[in-house]
Amino acid sequence: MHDIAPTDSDAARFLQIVRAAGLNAEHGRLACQLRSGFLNAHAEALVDNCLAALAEDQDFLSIKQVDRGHTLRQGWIDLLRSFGQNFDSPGYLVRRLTFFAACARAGMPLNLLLLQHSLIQRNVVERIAVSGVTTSDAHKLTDCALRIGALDLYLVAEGYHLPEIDALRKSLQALRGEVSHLRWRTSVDQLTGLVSYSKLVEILAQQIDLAQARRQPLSLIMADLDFFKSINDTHGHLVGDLVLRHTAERIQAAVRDFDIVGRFGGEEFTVILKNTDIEMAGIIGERIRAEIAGGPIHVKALNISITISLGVAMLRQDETMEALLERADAAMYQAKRAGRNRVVIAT
Ligand SMILES: Nc1nc2c(ncn2[C@@H]2O[C@H](COP(=O)(O)OP(=O)(O)OP(=O)(O)O)[C@@H](O)[C@H]2O)c(=O)[nH]1
Repeated sequence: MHDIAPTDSDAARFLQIVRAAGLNAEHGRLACQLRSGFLNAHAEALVDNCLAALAEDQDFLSIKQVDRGHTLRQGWIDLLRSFGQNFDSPGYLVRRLTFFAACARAGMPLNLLLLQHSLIQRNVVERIAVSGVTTSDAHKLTDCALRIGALDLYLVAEGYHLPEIDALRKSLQALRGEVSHLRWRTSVDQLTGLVSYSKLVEILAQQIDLAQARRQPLSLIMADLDFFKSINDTHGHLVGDLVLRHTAERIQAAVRDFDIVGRFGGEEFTVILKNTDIEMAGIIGERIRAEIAGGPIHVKALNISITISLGVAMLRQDETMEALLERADAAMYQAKRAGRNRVVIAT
């Protein structure tokens, strides 16, 4: 069952509906007369007549089987017995809305519910006419029955929308989950758990803007494993993957908490160093180099020694991201050419 808990704005909206139906305190008194004079005594018979009239309907038969008729019958009787009772309170509207939403969920066709609503109303109006009250009172009671009945019609329509709203809400939730999962997948490198290439570029662009706006230094390290191909060739691609994972861990261990480490692609890694000048960036680059070269990586039963070449560059005034990346990359290739396992500071 849908949990219909009214908020303050629901309560205000309900009151607006009551006003729109032209209902006032006088109708409260008339509704009381309707209940004590007609509905309380005849609610069961009215509902049973409706259920009998519906008995031939195939759709309704299937509902009756599920519902065994009891919940629906009793809910409907309660609805008639409380007709117009405190109609200006949110509780009144919520109870009726809950019942109509339950009818919708049980598969009760809307047209059948509306038809029965009209038949009950007709029956009530007929009973008022033969009740012996004065013509003026009969007119007032009829007017009241029709207005409060109109309120029910409004709530039927709303109640029949609730399951759709629920379904929409659920699919929206599922969609949000998928989006955040996708966002996570695209921002995290699945092999190493480091920041992915696309996210890295996004972060770097943001950090460059910030550094330029705040006039703070920003440095970048490009690091590429040396002769990584030979590890793949010698031990296979799976071992190569594990070496990449260990390398990522070692780089993470060598940098500060606020440095951003990403996998640029293949066996190439990037570190974004916020608020860091070139001297400090060089020191961190050297720490990474030493951490990787410090001892063999244990993969399966193997001890694999590996080194890394690094290029370090500090953002120049008004430099673009592409230019900064190019300078760091060029410095890294210079380290390769100079014999690998070293740090070169970009000029
Ligand atoms: N196992 C594994 N290998 C990868 C991955 N991405 C790229 N590679 C391999 O990394 C190797 C890179 O080789 P090269 O570009 O020749 O460079 P290198 O052997 O490291 O030599 P230098 O960079 O010149 O020191 C290639 O064999 C790629 O197939 C990956 O995700 N997993």
